[in-house]
Amino acid sequence: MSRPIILGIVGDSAAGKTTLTRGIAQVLGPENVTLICTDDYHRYDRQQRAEIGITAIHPDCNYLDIMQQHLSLLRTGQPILKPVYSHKTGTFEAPQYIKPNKFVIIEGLLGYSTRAARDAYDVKVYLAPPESLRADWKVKRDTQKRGYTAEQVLAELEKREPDSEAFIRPQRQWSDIVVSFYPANENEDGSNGHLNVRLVLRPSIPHPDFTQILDAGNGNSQSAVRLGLDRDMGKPVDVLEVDGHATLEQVTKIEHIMCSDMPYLKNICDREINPELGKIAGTTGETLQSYPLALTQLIITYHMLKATQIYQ
Ligand SMILES: Nc1ncnc2c1ncn2[C@@H]1O[C@H](COP(=O)(O)OP(=O)(O)O)[C@@H](O)[C@H]1O
Ligand SMILES: O=C(COP(=O)(O)O)[C@H](O)[C@H](O)COP(=O)(O)O
Repeated sequence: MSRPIILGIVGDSAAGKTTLTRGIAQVLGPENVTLICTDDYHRYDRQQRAEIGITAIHPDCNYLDIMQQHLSLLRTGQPILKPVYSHKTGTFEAPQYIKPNKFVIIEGLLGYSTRAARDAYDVKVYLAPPESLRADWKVKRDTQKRGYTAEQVLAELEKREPDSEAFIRPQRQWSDIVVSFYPANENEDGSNGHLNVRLVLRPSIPHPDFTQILDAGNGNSQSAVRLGLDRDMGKPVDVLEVDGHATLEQVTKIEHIMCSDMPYLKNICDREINPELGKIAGTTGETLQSYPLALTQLIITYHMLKATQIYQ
């Protein structure tokens, strides 16, 4: 059976969805990827939300039924007429006719909130940075790119907190991979490219065999690359942690575990061919490079390519 492979990237506002998605899309080849942001399924524009007093992250503020219908259509390779919400103006624009490419990446706030929507994905990722880091990212981005003041962003975050708790964070349980970038020490503000990453790998999809990391003598609590067992929302999981100061040699070792298992990934592992991996658009126009981000993007790409072996 040939059909598009669907990746979900879900998380709260400014959790890093766009940043994570960019590198994956680049590696899969922009011509092979259809990118969809579920913000387009907002029911109300910016002014209406303010008048009604509803937050953008409340399910009632989104046409989740239509989002779900569109996901099912895309999964079977059919086109959709997608609404368009502009973050620049806070209003809706003319809808877009979209035919799915080989890979479809759906990023947004409430992508896993209904059972039928969840069933549409091949790989489900949930982004969960510490809330203080997310607030920092959101203030920087929304003041620089979306025309808000810092006070407005902080007030909005406070207003949204009950909805984040009720509707966004529970979606973590449905993901195959939980991605959390975090500063090595609490005083760091996350504006540099040296954040660590903690990847929760649920047994809901078969992950590469990272136990070789342990065999190679890495993986202990002192190492910049650590593999362990834990529980997440009560369920047993593997946890892979990569520090921002991990060396190229350590990172390459993990890449090889994946690349030896997947011929197509061999090209991707070549950094010179894929400079987009691990790139972060800093909020003041600079570009940063992060090994933990590059590895996270590579693991997700690995799963997308595995899925093509089954369905394409
Ligand atoms: N892994 C990361 N490391 C450092 N900064 C990041 C990372 N991910 C996101 N950011 C910062 O946070 C901001 C918000 O991220 P973005 O990807 O736009 O979030 P979302 O799409 O979830 O709203 C970005 O402008 C970027 O500066
Ligand atoms: O929470 C988000 C999602 O965006 P993201 O996940 O990219 O942060 C936005 O605030 C709403 O979509 C409304 O948009 P706006 O605030 O521009 O009206």
